[in-house]
Amino acid sequence: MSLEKINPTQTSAWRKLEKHYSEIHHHSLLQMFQDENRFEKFHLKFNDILFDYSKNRINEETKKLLLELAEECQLKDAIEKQFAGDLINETEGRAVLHTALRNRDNQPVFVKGKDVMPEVNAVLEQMKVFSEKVISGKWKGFSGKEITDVVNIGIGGSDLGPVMVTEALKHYQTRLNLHFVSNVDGTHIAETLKKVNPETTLFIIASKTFTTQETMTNAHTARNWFLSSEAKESDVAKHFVALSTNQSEVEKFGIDTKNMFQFWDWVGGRYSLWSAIGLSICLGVGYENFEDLLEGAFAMDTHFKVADFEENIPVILALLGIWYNNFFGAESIAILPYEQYLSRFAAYFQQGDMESNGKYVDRNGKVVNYQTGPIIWGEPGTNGQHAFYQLIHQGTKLIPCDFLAGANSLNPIGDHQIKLLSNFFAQTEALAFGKSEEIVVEELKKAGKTEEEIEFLKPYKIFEGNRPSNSFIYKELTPKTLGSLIAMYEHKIFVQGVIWNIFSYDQWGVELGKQLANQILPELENENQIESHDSSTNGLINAYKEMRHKN
Ligand SMILES: O=P(O)(O)OC[C@H]1O[C@@H](O)[C@H](O)[C@@H](O)[C@@H]1O
Repeated sequence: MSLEKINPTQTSAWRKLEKHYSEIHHHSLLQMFQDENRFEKFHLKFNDILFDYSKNRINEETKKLLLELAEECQLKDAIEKQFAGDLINETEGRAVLHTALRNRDNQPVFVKGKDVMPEVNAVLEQMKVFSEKVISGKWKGFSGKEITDVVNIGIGGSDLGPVMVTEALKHYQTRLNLHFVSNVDGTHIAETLKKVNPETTLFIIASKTFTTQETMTNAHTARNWFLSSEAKESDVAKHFVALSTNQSEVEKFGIDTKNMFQFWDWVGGRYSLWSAIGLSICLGVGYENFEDLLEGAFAMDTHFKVADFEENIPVILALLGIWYNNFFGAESIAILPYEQYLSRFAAYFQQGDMESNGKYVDRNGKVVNYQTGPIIWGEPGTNGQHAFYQLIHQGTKLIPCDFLAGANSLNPIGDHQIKLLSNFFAQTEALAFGKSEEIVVEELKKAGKTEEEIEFLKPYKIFEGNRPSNSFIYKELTPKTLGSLIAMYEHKIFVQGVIWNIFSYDQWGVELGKQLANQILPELENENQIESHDSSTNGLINAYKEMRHKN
Protein backbone atom coordinates (compact mmCIF):
# COMPACT_ATOMS: atom_id res chain seq x y z
CA MET A 1 0.00 0.00 0.00
CA SER A 2 1.37 3.40 -0.91
CA LEU A 3 1.18 6.42 1.33
CA GLU A 4 -1.70 8.86 1.37
CA LYS A 5 -0.69 11.77 -0.82
CA ILE A 6 -1.95 14.83 0.93
CA ASN A 7 -1.10 18.37 -0.12
CA PRO A 8 -0.22 19.89 3.28
CA THR A 9 -1.58 23.29 2.33
CA GLN A 10 -5.04 21.71 1.87
CA THR A 11 -5.20 20.52 5.47
CA SER A 12 -7.19 22.36 8.09
CA ALA A 13 -4.10 22.46 10.34
CA TRP A 14 -2.20 24.40 7.66
CA ARG A 15 -4.92 27.02 7.42
CA LYS A 16 -5.01 27.32 11.18
CA LEU A 17 -1.23 27.66 11.22
CA GLU A 18 -1.39 30.49 8.69
CA LYS A 19 -3.85 32.35 10.86
CA HIS A 20 -1.84 31.58 13.96
CA TYR A 21 1.33 32.81 12.26
CA SER A 22 -0.30 36.14 11.45
CA GLU A 23 -1.19 36.48 15.13
CA ILE A 24 2.11 35.57 16.73
CA HIS A 25 4.96 36.06 14.28
CA HIS A 26 5.85 39.43 15.80
CA HIS A 27 5.89 38.09 19.37
CA SER A 28 9.31 38.24 20.91
CA LEU A 29 11.18 35.50 22.68
CA LEU A 30 11.78 38.02 25.41
CA GLN A 31 8.02 38.20 26.03
CA MET A 32 7.61 34.47 25.70
CA PHE A 33 10.25 33.86 28.35
CA GLN A 34 8.15 35.79 30.87
CA ASP A 35 6.76 32.32 31.41
CA GLU A 36 9.22 30.86 33.88
CA ASN A 37 8.24 27.33 32.95
CA ARG A 38 9.08 27.75 29.31
CA PHE A 39 12.19 25.56 29.43
CA GLU A 40 10.23 22.90 31.34
CA LYS A 41 7.55 22.94 28.67
CA PHE A 42 9.80 22.91 25.66
CA HIS A 43 12.61 20.48 26.22
CA LEU A 44 13.00 16.74 25.86
CA LYS A 45 15.51 14.20 27.08
CA PHE A 46 16.69 11.12 25.32
CA ASN A 47 19.39 8.96 26.97
CA ASP A 48 22.43 11.24 27.26
CA ILE A 49 20.98 13.95 25.03
CA LEU A 50 18.96 16.99 26.07
CA PHE A 51 17.02 18.83 23.38
CA ASP A 52 15.99 22.36 24.30
CA TYR A 53 13.59 23.92 21.83
CA SER A 54 12.29 26.67 24.07
CA LYS A 55 14.20 29.38 22.16
CA ASN A 56 11.86 28.99 19.21
CA ARG A 57 9.17 31.42 18.16
CA ILE A 58 6.37 29.15 19.23
CA ASN A 59 3.83 28.84 21.99
CA GLU A 60 1.73 25.91 23.12
CA GLU A 61 -0.83 26.62 20.43
CA THR A 62 1.86 26.52 17.72
CA LYS A 63 2.98 23.15 18.94
CA LYS A 64 -0.59 21.86 19.06
CA LEU A 65 -1.28 22.98 15.50
CA LEU A 66 1.98 21.59 14.15
CA LEU A 67 1.14 18.26 15.77
CA GLU A 68 -2.28 18.42 14.14
CA LEU A 69 -0.55 18.95 10.80
CA ALA A 70 1.50 15.79 11.38
CA GLU A 71 -1.66 13.84 12.19
CA GLU A 72 -3.53 15.17 9.17
CA CYS A 73 -0.62 14.28 6.91
CA GLN A 74 -0.84 10.74 8.29
CA LEU A 75 2.66 10.69 9.65
CA LYS A 76 2.00 7.73 11.96
CA ASP A 77 1.01 5.60 9.02
CA ALA A 78 4.03 6.79 7.01
CA ILE A 79 6.43 5.85 9.81
CA GLU A 80 4.89 2.39 10.09
CA LYS A 81 5.15 1.86 6.35
CA GLN A 82 8.78 2.89 6.22
CA PHE A 83 9.82 0.57 9.05
CA ALA A 84 7.71 -2.26 7.63
CA GLY A 85 9.57 -2.28 4.32
CA ASP A 86 6.75 -0.95 2.11
CA LEU A 87 7.92 0.26 -1.27
CA ILE A 88 7.75 3.93 -0.24
CA ASN A 89 10.46 4.99 -2.70
CA GLU A 90 7.86 4.75 -5.43
CA THR A 91 9.78 6.29 -8.32
CA GLU A 92 12.41 3.57 -7.96
CA GLY A 93 10.01 0.88 -6.70
CA ARG A 94 12.08 0.30 -3.57
CA ALA A 95 11.70 -0.09 0.16
CA VAL A 96 13.70 2.25 2.42
CA LEU A 97 15.25 0.29 5.22
CA HIS A 98 18.41 1.82 6.59
CA THR A 99 16.68 1.13 9.91
CA ALA A 100 17.01 -2.64 9.23
CA LEU A 101 20.79 -2.22 9.12
CA ARG A 102 20.76 -1.21 12.78
CA ASN A 103 17.83 -3.31 13.88
CA ARG A 104 19.66 -4.58 16.93
CA ASP A 105 16.82 -6.64 18.40
CA ASN A 106 16.83 -8.64 15.20
CA GLN A 107 13.08 -8.73 14.73
CA PRO A 108 12.40 -9.89 11.16
CA VAL A 109 12.04 -7.14 8.54
CA PHE A 110 10.42 -8.17 5.30
CA VAL A 111 11.06 -6.83 1.82
CA LYS A 112 8.79 -8.34 -0.80
CA GLY A 113 8.03 -11.21 1.60
CA LYS A 114 11.67 -12.01 2.49
CA ASP A 115 13.24 -11.36 5.88
CA VAL A 116 16.36 -9.28 5.25
CA MET A 117 17.87 -9.69 8.73
CA PRO A 118 19.88 -12.90 8.03
CA GLU A 119 21.67 -11.13 5.15
CA VAL A 120 22.20 -7.95 7.19
CA ASN A 121 23.74 -9.99 10.01
CA ALA A 122 25.90 -12.02 7.63
CA VAL A 123 27.45 -8.85 6.14
CA LEU A 124 28.00 -7.40 9.62
CA GLU A 125 29.83 -10.58 10.57
CA GLN A 126 31.92 -10.35 7.40
CA MET A 127 32.79 -6.73 8.26
CA LYS A 128 33.69 -7.72 11.80
CA VAL A 129 35.97 -10.58 10.77
CA PHE A 130 37.65 -8.57 8.03
CA SER A 131 38.21 -5.41 10.04
CA GLU A 132 39.60 -7.38 12.98
CA LYS A 133 42.00 -9.21 10.67
CA VAL A 134 43.29 -5.98 9.18
CA ILE A 135 43.55 -4.11 12.49
CA SER A 136 45.32 -7.02 14.21
CA GLY A 137 47.81 -7.23 11.37
CA LYS A 138 46.83 -10.78 10.40
CA TRP A 139 45.76 -9.54 6.96
CA LYS A 140 49.00 -9.10 5.06
CA GLY A 141 49.84 -7.14 1.93
CA PHE A 142 51.59 -8.71 -1.07
CA SER A 143 55.06 -8.40 0.44
CA GLY A 144 53.97 -9.90 3.76
CA LYS A 145 53.69 -6.59 5.61
CA GLU A 146 50.75 -5.43 7.72
CA ILE A 147 48.30 -2.91 6.34
CA THR A 148 48.97 0.58 7.70
CA ASP A 149 46.77 2.77 5.49
CA VAL A 150 43.25 2.47 4.17
CA VAL A 151 42.05 4.53 1.22
CA ASN A 152 38.28 4.70 0.78
CA ILE A 153 37.40 5.62 -2.79
CA GLY A 154 33.78 6.73 -3.09
CA ILE A 155 31.67 9.83 -3.50
CA GLY A 156 28.40 11.27 -2.15
CA GLY A 157 26.80 8.77 0.17
CA SER A 158 29.73 6.40 -0.31
CA ASP A 159 32.10 9.00 1.12
CA LEU A 160 30.42 11.65 3.24
CA GLY A 161 29.10 9.32 5.96
CA PRO A 162 32.39 7.48 6.53
CA VAL A 163 34.32 10.78 6.37
CA MET A 164 32.04 12.42 8.91
CA VAL A 165 31.90 9.46 11.31
CA THR A 166 35.59 8.62 11.25
CA GLU A 167 36.34 12.28 11.94
CA ALA A 168 33.70 12.41 14.69
CA LEU A 169 35.11 9.28 16.32
CA LYS A 170 38.78 10.03 15.81
CA HIS A 171 39.22 9.78 19.57
CA TYR A 172 38.55 6.04 19.20
CA GLN A 173 40.92 5.58 16.27
CA THR A 174 42.67 2.26 15.63
CA ARG A 175 46.28 2.06 14.47
CA LEU A 176 45.22 2.43 10.82
CA ASN A 177 45.52 5.71 8.92
CA LEU A 178 42.40 6.48 6.93
CA HIS A 179 42.26 8.45 3.69
CA PHE A 180 39.26 9.37 1.58
CA VAL A 181 39.33 10.06 -2.13
CA SER A 182 36.14 11.34 -3.74
CA ASN A 183 36.81 14.08 -6.29
CA VAL A 184 37.52 13.10 -9.91
CA ASP A 185 40.02 15.97 -9.91
CA GLY A 186 43.29 14.04 -10.23
CA THR A 187 44.75 16.11 -7.42
CA HIS A 188 42.71 14.25 -4.84
CA ILE A 189 44.07 10.81 -5.63
CA ALA A 190 47.54 12.11 -6.50
CA GLU A 191 47.96 13.84 -3.15
CA THR A 192 46.65 10.77 -1.33
CA LEU A 193 48.91 8.32 -3.15
CA LYS A 194 51.92 10.44 -2.19
CA LYS A 195 51.23 9.55 1.43
CA VAL A 196 50.88 5.79 1.10
CA ASN A 197 52.95 2.73 0.18
CA PRO A 198 51.50 0.06 -2.14
CA GLU A 199 52.85 -2.72 0.08
CA THR A 200 50.84 -1.58 3.09
CA THR A 201 47.75 0.07 1.63
CA LEU A 202 44.25 -1.30 1.39
CA PHE A 203 41.87 0.31 -1.12
CA ILE A 204 38.14 0.17 -0.48
CA ILE A 205 36.11 0.86 -3.60
CA ALA A 206 32.80 2.08 -2.21
CA SER A 207 29.99 2.51 -4.69
CA LYS A 208 26.41 1.37 -4.47
CA THR A 209 26.09 1.23 -8.26
CA PHE A 210 29.76 0.61 -9.07
CA THR A 211 29.27 2.78 -12.15
CA THR A 212 29.83 6.27 -10.71
CA GLN A 213 32.28 8.06 -12.98
CA GLU A 214 34.37 9.72 -10.27
CA THR A 215 34.73 6.57 -8.20
CA MET A 216 35.51 4.24 -11.06
CA THR A 217 38.08 6.66 -12.48
CA ASN A 218 39.82 6.97 -9.12
CA ALA A 219 39.60 3.22 -8.60
CA HIS A 220 41.32 2.50 -11.94
CA THR A 221 44.02 5.05 -11.18
CA ALA A 222 44.64 3.43 -7.80
CA ARG A 223 44.81 0.01 -9.40
CA ASN A 224 47.30 1.18 -12.05
CA TRP A 225 49.41 2.86 -9.39
CA PHE A 226 49.35 -0.34 -7.35
CA LEU A 227 50.33 -2.49 -10.34
CA SER A 228 53.14 -0.12 -11.25
CA SER A 229 54.87 -1.19 -8.02
CA GLU A 230 56.33 -4.64 -7.39
CA ALA A 231 52.77 -5.99 -7.11
CA LYS A 232 51.34 -8.49 -9.55
CA GLU A 233 47.79 -8.79 -10.87
CA SER A 234 47.19 -11.69 -8.43
CA ASP A 235 48.05 -9.35 -5.52
CA VAL A 236 45.04 -7.11 -6.22
CA ALA A 237 42.91 -9.39 -4.01
CA LYS A 238 45.05 -8.52 -0.97
CA HIS A 239 44.75 -4.78 -1.51
CA PHE A 240 41.35 -4.05 -3.08
CA VAL A 241 37.91 -4.71 -1.65
CA ALA A 242 34.53 -3.53 -2.90
CA LEU A 243 31.41 -2.28 -1.14
CA SER A 244 28.51 -2.46 -3.53
CA THR A 245 25.10 -3.71 -4.53
CA ASN A 246 26.37 -4.57 -8.02
CA GLN A 247 28.19 -7.87 -8.09
CA SER A 248 28.66 -8.09 -11.87
CA GLU A 249 30.33 -4.66 -12.08
CA VAL A 250 32.59 -5.57 -9.15
CA GLU A 251 33.66 -8.71 -11.00
CA LYS A 252 34.25 -6.75 -14.19
CA PHE A 253 36.56 -4.40 -12.31
CA GLY A 254 38.59 -7.44 -11.29
CA ILE A 255 37.82 -7.59 -7.60
CA ASP A 256 37.31 -11.10 -6.29
CA THR A 257 33.71 -11.28 -5.01
CA LYS A 258 35.13 -12.95 -1.88
CA ASN A 259 36.34 -9.44 -1.11
CA MET A 260 32.99 -7.83 -1.82
CA PHE A 261 30.76 -6.54 0.96
CA GLN A 262 27.18 -6.54 -0.17
CA PHE A 263 24.32 -4.18 0.44
CA TRP A 264 20.93 -3.80 -1.14
CA ASP A 265 18.82 -1.45 -3.23
CA TRP A 266 16.67 -0.62 -0.18
CA VAL A 267 19.66 1.28 1.30
CA GLY A 268 19.77 4.82 -0.06
CA GLY A 269 23.27 6.14 -0.76
CA ARG A 270 22.95 9.00 1.73
CA TYR A 271 21.61 6.58 4.35
CA SER A 272 24.26 3.92 3.78
CA LEU A 273 26.91 4.52 6.43
CA TRP A 274 25.20 1.81 8.50
CA SER A 275 25.70 -0.76 5.74
CA ALA A 276 28.84 -2.24 4.18
CA ILE A 277 29.68 1.37 3.27
CA GLY A 278 30.64 1.63 6.96
CA LEU A 279 33.60 -0.74 6.44
CA SER A 280 36.06 2.17 6.57
CA ILE A 281 34.42 3.17 9.88
CA CYS A 282 35.00 -0.36 11.25
CA LEU A 283 38.63 -0.19 10.17
CA GLY A 284 39.07 3.34 11.44
CA VAL A 285 37.52 3.01 14.89
CA GLY A 286 37.10 -0.73 15.38
CA TYR A 287 34.08 -2.97 14.89
CA GLU A 288 32.84 -2.61 18.49
CA ASN A 289 32.55 1.13 18.12
CA PHE A 290 30.74 0.67 14.81
CA GLU A 291 28.32 -1.63 16.60
CA ASP A 292 27.78 1.03 19.29
CA LEU A 293 27.03 3.52 16.55
CA LEU A 294 24.34 1.13 15.29
CA GLU A 295 23.03 0.72 18.85
CA GLY A 296 22.68 4.48 19.23
CA ALA A 297 20.79 4.73 15.96
CA PHE A 298 18.57 1.81 16.92
CA ALA A 299 17.68 3.50 20.21
CA MET A 300 16.65 6.63 18.27
CA ASP A 301 14.70 4.51 15.77
CA THR A 302 12.76 2.94 18.62
CA HIS A 303 12.05 6.33 20.17
CA PHE A 304 10.91 7.66 16.79
CA LYS A 305 8.64 4.66 16.27
CA VAL A 306 6.99 4.54 19.66
CA ALA A 307 7.10 7.99 21.32
CA ASP A 308 3.99 10.15 21.13
CA PHE A 309 4.55 12.91 18.63
CA GLU A 310 4.55 15.60 21.28
CA GLU A 311 7.54 13.93 22.91
CA ASN A 312 9.14 12.65 19.75
CA ILE A 313 12.43 14.43 19.11
CA PRO A 314 12.72 13.92 15.33
CA VAL A 315 9.05 14.83 14.90
CA ILE A 316 9.31 18.03 16.96
CA LEU A 317 12.53 18.99 15.19
CA ALA A 318 10.90 18.45 11.80
CA LEU A 319 7.79 20.42 12.71
CA LEU A 320 9.86 23.36 13.92
CA GLY A 321 11.68 23.30 10.61
CA ILE A 322 8.36 23.41 8.77
CA TRP A 323 7.19 26.31 10.91
CA TYR A 324 10.18 28.43 9.82
CA ASN A 325 10.42 27.14 6.27
CA ASN A 326 6.77 27.44 5.32
CA PHE A 327 5.39 30.17 7.54
CA PHE A 328 8.33 32.47 8.32
CA GLY A 329 9.84 31.93 4.86
CA ALA A 330 13.26 30.93 6.24
CA GLU A 331 15.41 29.49 3.48
CA SER A 332 18.18 27.79 5.36
CA ILE A 333 19.16 26.09 8.59
CA ALA A 334 22.60 26.34 10.14
CA ILE A 335 23.96 23.30 11.96
CA LEU A 336 26.55 24.54 14.42
CA PRO A 337 28.39 21.92 16.46
CA TYR A 338 30.46 23.14 19.38
CA GLU A 339 32.55 20.02 19.03
CA GLN A 340 35.57 19.97 16.76
CA TYR A 341 35.07 16.27 16.09
CA LEU A 342 31.78 17.13 14.38
CA SER A 343 33.49 19.32 11.83
CA ARG A 344 31.93 17.40 8.90
CA PHE A 345 28.48 17.02 10.47
CA ALA A 346 26.83 19.89 8.59
CA ALA A 347 28.46 18.85 5.30
CA TYR A 348 27.12 15.34 5.82
CA PHE A 349 23.58 16.58 6.31
CA GLN A 350 23.88 18.86 3.33
CA GLN A 351 23.62 15.71 1.26
CA GLY A 352 21.26 13.99 3.70
CA ASP A 353 18.74 16.78 3.71
CA MET A 354 19.19 18.61 0.41
CA GLU A 355 19.36 15.51 -1.77
CA SER A 356 16.34 14.05 0.03
CA ASN A 357 14.02 17.02 0.17
CA GLY A 358 15.24 19.29 -2.62
CA LYS A 359 12.21 18.47 -4.77
CA TYR A 360 9.55 20.59 -6.47
CA VAL A 361 7.31 17.78 -7.66
CA ASP A 362 5.00 16.16 -5.13
CA ARG A 363 3.97 12.53 -4.75
CA ASN A 364 1.09 13.11 -7.13
CA GLY A 365 3.46 14.28 -9.86
CA LYS A 366 2.32 17.89 -9.44
CA VAL A 367 4.52 20.94 -9.02
CA VAL A 368 4.22 22.08 -5.40
CA ASN A 369 2.86 25.49 -4.49
CA TYR A 370 4.80 25.70 -1.23
CA GLN A 371 8.42 25.55 -0.15
CA THR A 372 10.15 22.20 0.43
CA GLY A 373 13.66 21.37 1.67
CA PRO A 374 15.86 24.03 3.27
CA ILE A 375 19.47 24.85 2.48
CA ILE A 376 21.68 23.21 5.10
CA TRP A 377 25.00 24.70 6.02
CA GLY A 378 27.27 25.23 8.98
CA GLU A 379 30.71 24.95 10.51
CA PRO A 380 31.87 24.16 13.99
CA GLY A 381 31.58 26.87 16.63
CA THR A 382 33.49 28.92 17.64
CA ASN A 383 35.06 29.30 14.20
CA GLY A 384 31.71 30.27 12.72
CA GLN A 385 31.37 33.03 15.28
CA HIS A 386 34.41 34.75 13.82
CA ALA A 387 33.20 34.25 10.29
CA PHE A 388 29.50 34.24 9.45
CA TYR A 389 27.59 34.77 12.70
CA GLN A 390 27.40 38.51 11.98
CA LEU A 391 24.74 37.76 9.38
CA ILE A 392 22.84 35.44 11.70
CA HIS A 393 22.77 38.13 14.42
CA GLN A 394 22.21 41.29 12.40
CA GLY A 395 21.53 40.27 8.80
CA THR A 396 18.18 40.59 7.05
CA LYS A 397 17.58 36.86 6.80
CA LEU A 398 16.03 34.61 9.39
CA ILE A 399 18.34 31.65 9.95
CA PRO A 400 17.12 29.09 12.46
CA CYS A 401 20.14 27.36 14.01
CA ASP A 402 20.79 24.00 15.60
CA PHE A 403 23.50 24.25 18.24
CA LEU A 404 25.11 21.01 19.43
CA ALA A 405 27.64 20.54 22.20
CA GLY A 406 29.11 17.86 24.40
CA ALA A 407 29.14 18.60 28.12
CA ASN A 408 32.48 16.85 28.39
CA SER A 409 35.41 17.11 26.08
CA LEU A 410 37.24 14.00 25.00
CA ASN A 411 40.35 16.15 25.28
CA PRO A 412 39.94 17.91 28.62
CA ILE A 413 42.75 20.43 28.58
CA GLY A 414 42.82 23.33 31.06
CA ASP A 415 39.77 25.56 30.70
CA HIS A 416 39.15 24.95 26.99
CA GLN A 417 35.83 23.22 27.52
CA ILE A 418 34.24 25.85 29.75
CA LYS A 419 35.40 28.52 27.35
CA LEU A 420 33.86 26.59 24.46
CA LEU A 421 30.61 26.04 26.30
CA SER A 422 30.38 29.61 27.51
CA ASN A 423 30.27 30.54 23.83
CA PHE A 424 27.68 27.87 23.08
CA PHE A 425 25.35 29.19 25.80
CA ALA A 426 26.07 32.84 25.02
CA GLN A 427 25.28 32.58 21.33
CA THR A 428 21.78 31.14 21.70
CA GLU A 429 21.04 33.68 24.42
CA ALA A 430 22.29 36.56 22.29
CA LEU A 431 20.37 35.37 19.25
CA ALA A 432 17.15 35.02 21.20
CA PHE A 433 17.21 38.14 23.33
CA GLY A 434 19.54 40.52 21.50
CA LYS A 435 20.66 43.78 23.06
CA SER A 436 18.28 46.63 23.69
CA GLU A 437 18.77 50.33 23.01
CA GLU A 438 18.91 51.09 26.76
CA ILE A 439 21.78 48.68 27.31
CA VAL A 440 23.65 49.94 24.26
CA VAL A 441 23.34 53.55 25.43
CA GLU A 442 24.38 52.65 28.95
CA GLU A 443 27.46 50.80 27.69
CA LEU A 444 28.47 53.64 25.40
CA LYS A 445 28.10 56.13 28.24
CA LYS A 446 30.28 53.96 30.44
CA ALA A 447 32.86 53.85 27.65
CA GLY A 448 32.97 57.66 27.83
CA LYS A 449 31.32 58.39 24.45
CA THR A 450 29.80 61.80 23.78
CA GLU A 451 26.07 62.23 23.12
CA GLU A 452 26.82 62.71 19.46
CA GLU A 453 28.94 59.58 19.25
CA ILE A 454 26.26 57.61 21.07
CA GLU A 455 23.59 58.72 18.60
CA PHE A 456 25.83 57.73 15.72
CA LEU A 457 26.88 54.32 17.04
CA LYS A 458 23.63 53.25 18.66
CA PRO A 459 21.80 51.70 15.68
CA TYR A 460 24.79 49.54 14.77
CA LYS A 461 25.15 48.16 18.26
CA ILE A 462 21.54 47.18 18.86
CA PHE A 463 20.70 43.48 18.38
CA GLU A 464 17.01 43.02 17.77
CA GLY A 465 17.23 39.36 18.83
CA ASN A 466 14.27 37.04 18.31
CA ARG A 467 16.43 34.70 16.28
CA PRO A 468 15.42 31.11 16.98
CA SER A 469 17.61 28.18 17.81
CA ASN A 470 17.52 24.60 19.02
CA SER A 471 20.15 23.42 21.48
CA PHE A 472 21.35 19.87 21.86
CA ILE A 473 23.61 19.11 24.74
CA TYR A 474 24.91 15.60 25.23
CA LYS A 475 27.13 14.08 27.87
CA GLU A 476 30.08 13.16 25.68
CA LEU A 477 30.63 12.27 22.04
CA THR A 478 30.46 8.48 22.19
CA PRO A 479 29.73 6.25 19.18
CA LYS A 480 26.29 5.60 20.66
CA THR A 481 25.42 9.27 21.04
CA LEU A 482 26.67 9.98 17.55
CA GLY A 483 24.51 7.16 16.17
CA SER A 484 21.46 8.64 17.91
CA LEU A 485 22.15 12.15 16.62
CA ILE A 486 22.57 10.98 13.03
CA ALA A 487 19.40 8.89 13.16
CA MET A 488 17.54 11.83 14.70
CA TYR A 489 18.34 14.03 11.71
CA GLU A 490 17.58 11.23 9.26
CA HIS A 491 14.10 10.88 10.74
CA LYS A 492 13.61 14.63 10.77
CA ILE A 493 14.24 14.64 7.02
CA PHE A 494 11.77 11.80 6.53
CA VAL A 495 9.04 13.52 8.57
CA GLN A 496 9.42 16.72 6.59
CA GLY A 497 9.28 14.81 3.31
CA VAL A 498 6.02 13.17 4.41
CA ILE A 499 4.48 16.51 5.32
CA TRP A 500 5.68 18.18 2.12
CA ASN A 501 4.26 15.21 0.23
CA ILE A 502 7.47 14.57 -1.69
CA PHE A 503 9.53 11.45 -2.32
CA SER A 504 12.55 11.84 -0.06
CA TYR A 505 14.45 8.79 -1.23
CA ASP A 506 15.14 9.35 -4.91
CA GLN A 507 17.50 11.93 -6.44
CA TRP A 508 16.60 12.41 -10.09
CA GLY A 509 17.87 15.96 -9.89
CA VAL A 510 21.49 14.86 -10.02
CA GLU A 511 21.11 12.97 -13.30
CA LEU A 512 20.96 15.77 -15.89
CA GLY A 513 24.40 17.13 -15.09
CA LYS A 514 25.86 13.62 -15.29
CA GLN A 515 24.22 13.01 -18.68
CA LEU A 516 25.48 16.27 -20.14
CA ALA A 517 28.99 15.65 -18.79
CA ASN A 518 28.97 12.31 -20.61
CA GLN A 519 27.97 14.07 -23.83
CA ILE A 520 30.61 16.76 -23.42
CA LEU A 521 33.47 14.40 -22.52
CA PRO A 522 34.09 13.15 -26.10
CA GLU A 523 33.99 16.76 -27.33
CA LEU A 524 36.96 17.49 -25.09
CA GLU A 525 39.00 14.64 -26.52
CA ASN A 526 39.88 16.53 -29.70
CA GLU A 527 40.86 20.05 -30.75
CA ASN A 528 37.75 20.78 -32.87
CA GLN A 529 35.84 24.00 -32.37
CA ILE A 530 32.56 23.24 -30.62
CA GLU A 531 29.26 24.62 -31.88
CA SER A 532 26.74 22.12 -30.59
CA HIS A 533 25.72 23.98 -27.40
CA ASP A 534 24.42 27.39 -26.44
CA SER A 535 26.83 30.26 -27.03
CA SER A 536 28.00 30.40 -23.42
CA THR A 537 28.84 26.69 -23.20
CA ASN A 538 30.46 26.73 -26.68
CA GLY A 539 32.46 29.81 -25.70
CA LEU A 540 33.68 28.25 -22.48
CA ILE A 541 34.64 24.93 -24.08
CA ASN A 542 36.49 26.66 -26.93
CA ALA A 543 38.31 28.97 -24.50
CA TYR A 544 39.33 25.92 -22.48
CA LYS A 545 40.69 24.25 -25.60
CA GLU A 546 42.75 27.35 -26.32
CA MET A 547 44.12 27.48 -22.78
CA ARG A 548 44.97 23.87 -22.16
CA HIS A 549 48.49 22.60 -22.67
CA LYS A 550 48.87 20.87 -26.01
CA ASN A 551 50.52 17.46 -26.01
O1 LIG B 1 27.54 4.87 -4.30
P1 LIG B 1 27.43 5.35 -5.71
O2 LIG B 1 26.53 4.48 -6.53
O3 LIG B 1 28.79 5.47 -6.34
O4 LIG B 1 26.77 6.76 -5.69
C1 LIG B 1 27.37 7.86 -5.09
C2 LIG B 1 26.46 9.06 -5.09
O5 LIG B 1 26.12 9.33 -6.44
C3 LIG B 1 25.35 10.47 -6.64
O6 LIG B 1 25.11 10.67 -7.98
C4 LIG B 1 24.05 10.36 -5.91
O7 LIG B 1 23.42 11.60 -6.03
C5 LIG B 1 24.31 10.06 -4.44
O8 LIG B 1 23.09 9.82 -3.79
C6 LIG B 1 25.20 8.86 -4.29
O9 LIG B 1 25.48 8.68 -2.92
